[in-house]
Amino acid sequence: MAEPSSAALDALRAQIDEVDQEMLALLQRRLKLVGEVGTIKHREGVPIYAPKREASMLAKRRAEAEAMGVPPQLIEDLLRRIMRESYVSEKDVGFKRVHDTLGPIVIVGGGGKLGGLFAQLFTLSGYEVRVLEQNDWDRADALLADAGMVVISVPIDKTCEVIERLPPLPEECLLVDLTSIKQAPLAAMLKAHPGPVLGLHPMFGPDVSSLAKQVVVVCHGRGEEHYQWLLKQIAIWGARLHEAPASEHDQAMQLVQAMRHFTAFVYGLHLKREHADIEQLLQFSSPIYRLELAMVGRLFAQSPSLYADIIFAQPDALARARHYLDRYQEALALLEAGDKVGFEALFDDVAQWFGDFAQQFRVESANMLMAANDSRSG
Ligand SMILES: O=C(O)C(=O)C[C@]1(C(=O)O)C=C[C@@H](O)C=C1
Repeated sequence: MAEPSSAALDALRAQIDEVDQEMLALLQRRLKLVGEVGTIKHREGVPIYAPKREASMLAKRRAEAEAMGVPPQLIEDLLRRIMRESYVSEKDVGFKRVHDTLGPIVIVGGGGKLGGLFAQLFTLSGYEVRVLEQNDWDRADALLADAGMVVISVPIDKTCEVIERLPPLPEECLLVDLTSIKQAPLAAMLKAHPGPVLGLHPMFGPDVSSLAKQVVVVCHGRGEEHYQWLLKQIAIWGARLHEAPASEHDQAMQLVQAMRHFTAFVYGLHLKREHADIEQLLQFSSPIYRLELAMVGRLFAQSPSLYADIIFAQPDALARARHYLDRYQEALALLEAGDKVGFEALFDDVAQWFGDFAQQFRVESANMLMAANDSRSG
């Protein structure tokens, strides 16, 4: 059905078109300036993400917007979206190479998605990158002979095996892994190589458009002075580094990864067994349920072995999953008993425990829901 229109509406819409075109021209001008910033950052080795500059710029624009009667959140939303574009354009210019004399970087598993992303970032930073894949082991000695750094980026259950399989590396060579558990790979690397060793866990998937604002967990191994350059390089790519002991990291991952993915898996399984009609759920879904479906559904668009690997890699996650079942049963018992008062008391107890975070998450999720709604059409 055609949308209603009138001469008065058409006249105003024509003016709106003009304003939007002016905005386009301004965006074009801004993107060009950002391109120039990218060139300077590339030359001088300045990180693509500048949080202090962003915060002061956003504060000024918000104040100016308020004075002009424009909602401050509007300009903040627009600028944040525009800056996402800046990160990509600055990334494509390339990055300063921090370590001038490093030998070739060999990425074991560099043909995979995450390994490929790191291969791209190192290449954009001017390093020579070689990939060692499953079928290349007969050439491993030649590929690794003059390596300045070896990066292990293979499935979790293969990581230790691959580390043990490495031929002796040059003494000064830095050995790094990108696995999402840290204790076992770090121990295996320290055992296999007497030189510098570092454990990293990029807390993002390979589909990110840039590393701006992404977190990389750093678990120190050996010879910190030999890998400071790498930490600086990653910061130039825009990521935030979070240092933690491997044990603390693995403990946190039981909830952040293993339990998160496991509960999403069970919910997906439940939908299937209940013969849920996804089309129909989408028609009826509230914004938050849409987000829930997206969160669960995206799991099943990816490889089963990736998730099995993450969930099964941590034996302690089993205990967590059992505890979860206990809590489900505890809450279910209240439901079965029709004990609304008991339910509310328990709810309150958890709310107290969340404290100020509950409000913070409410605000954060409201923004996400608005963004999710904006991206809908039809
Ligand atoms: O000012 C910079 O350093 C930029 O790179 C430009 C810009 C922007 O688009 O305004 C982009 C990224 C930074 O985090 C801050 C600001």
